[in-house]
Amino acid sequence: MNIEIIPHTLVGSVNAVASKSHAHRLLIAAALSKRPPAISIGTTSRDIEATRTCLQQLRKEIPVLDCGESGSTLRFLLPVAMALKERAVFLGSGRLPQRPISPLKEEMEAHGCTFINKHRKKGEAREICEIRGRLQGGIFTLPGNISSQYITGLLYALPLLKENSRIQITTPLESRGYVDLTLDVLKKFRIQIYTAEKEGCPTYMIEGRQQYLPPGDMEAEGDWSNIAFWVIAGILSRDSGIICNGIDPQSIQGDRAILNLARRMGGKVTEKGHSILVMSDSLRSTHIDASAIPDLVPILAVAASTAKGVTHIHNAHRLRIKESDRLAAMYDCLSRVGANIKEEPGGLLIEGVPQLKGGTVSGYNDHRIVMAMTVASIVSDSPIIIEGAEAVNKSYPTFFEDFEALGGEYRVL
Ligand SMILES: O=C(O)C1=C[C@@H](OP(=O)(O)O)[C@@H](O)[C@H](O)C1
Ligand SMILES: C=C(OP(=O)(O)O)C(=O)O
Repeated sequence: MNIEIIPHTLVGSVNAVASKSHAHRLLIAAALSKRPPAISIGTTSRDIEATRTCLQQLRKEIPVLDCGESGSTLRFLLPVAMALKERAVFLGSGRLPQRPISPLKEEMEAHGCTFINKHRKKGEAREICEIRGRLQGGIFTLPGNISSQYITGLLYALPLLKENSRIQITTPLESRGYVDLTLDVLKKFRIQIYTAEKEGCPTYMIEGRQQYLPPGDMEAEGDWSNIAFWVIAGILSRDSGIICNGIDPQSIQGDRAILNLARRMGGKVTEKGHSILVMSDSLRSTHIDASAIPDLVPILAVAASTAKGVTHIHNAHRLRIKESDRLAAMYDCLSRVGANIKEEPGGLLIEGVPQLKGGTVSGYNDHRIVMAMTVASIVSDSPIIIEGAEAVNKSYPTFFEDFEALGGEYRVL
């Protein structure tokens, strides 16, 4: 679906959708419980549904887990499936079969699993791997600078094994907020993990033979990663203001960092309970270390494109291994609509211009690129055409409904 976004400032209020990171974690923990609690997820998305369907497959003798385009589903369930089964097949589509799993694969191979890569096409999906052999506990070593999702997967799987285990992170841990979210959910399900830390590299100690014991029925939190698009829409809309409801300022989600970043860029942010009001007079540049907040980079790059001064986004190498190469994608999209942007190996350098010019961009089959470029229309003097806007379904199928409710205007071409 190609769409034309007609420039408008936005105003009004919007409710946060369910956090897919939290939803994945609750669904997996519930499925591993003897008496699974009910998990309520206000609004779902393609990735959340991928996890749900894969968990149903885990009831079969040889499960076939179609992870769709969800990196989290794949990397979380690889070790979980092999803690429970002798054999499993993993499928994926879009860019997922190319996204890295080798550090996790090598550790699983060292602990009883054999990977067979056939790369066969299965309808729309492609086989990523077939795995044979039960996962065994022991010492796992992983780098901290590729994906935290490997660690989350092991933290879920290892308590189920007979043996005790340890996960040693060999380089400073990036995306740490996501591991903290995992530990928080596991604690609520009474799984005990002990953490020690040296120079930014944690070690997790995990006893085997643990049981997932749910605290009762649970609800997925509002999503800070996706509300971030409306926070920046609010600051780009200047004094109109957007109210974002249903997000917890005390949440463990690392992307709640968007509020302080918005403030640093000149945003006026008022918090009241689980609501925030966002507006601004004028925007200024800032320096952004993206190592803990990779998913915020596309929308922060949009904010920077009309902020006074030069914004440097650094420590963002891992953006190249997401649903798209997000550094190349944001460089391409923002330069096409008139931003002054340079791409670096691990970051972006953006000098604010007074206004963007509009133009046609690819959505790179990446939800966060489509949503970021939609918000960029607020500061554009001509329409922005986005190709492949349906990519929003990955995490936020109602994104364009909310955009319209805030006064946004678009036309399907
Ligand atoms: O654990 C999670 O829920 C996620 C972890 C992050 O990935 P990395 O750990 O690969 O950075 C993030 O980008 C992704 O959207 C969700
Ligand atoms: C990178 C993302 O998700 P995943 O890794 O789960 O595909 C994302 O939602 O931006």
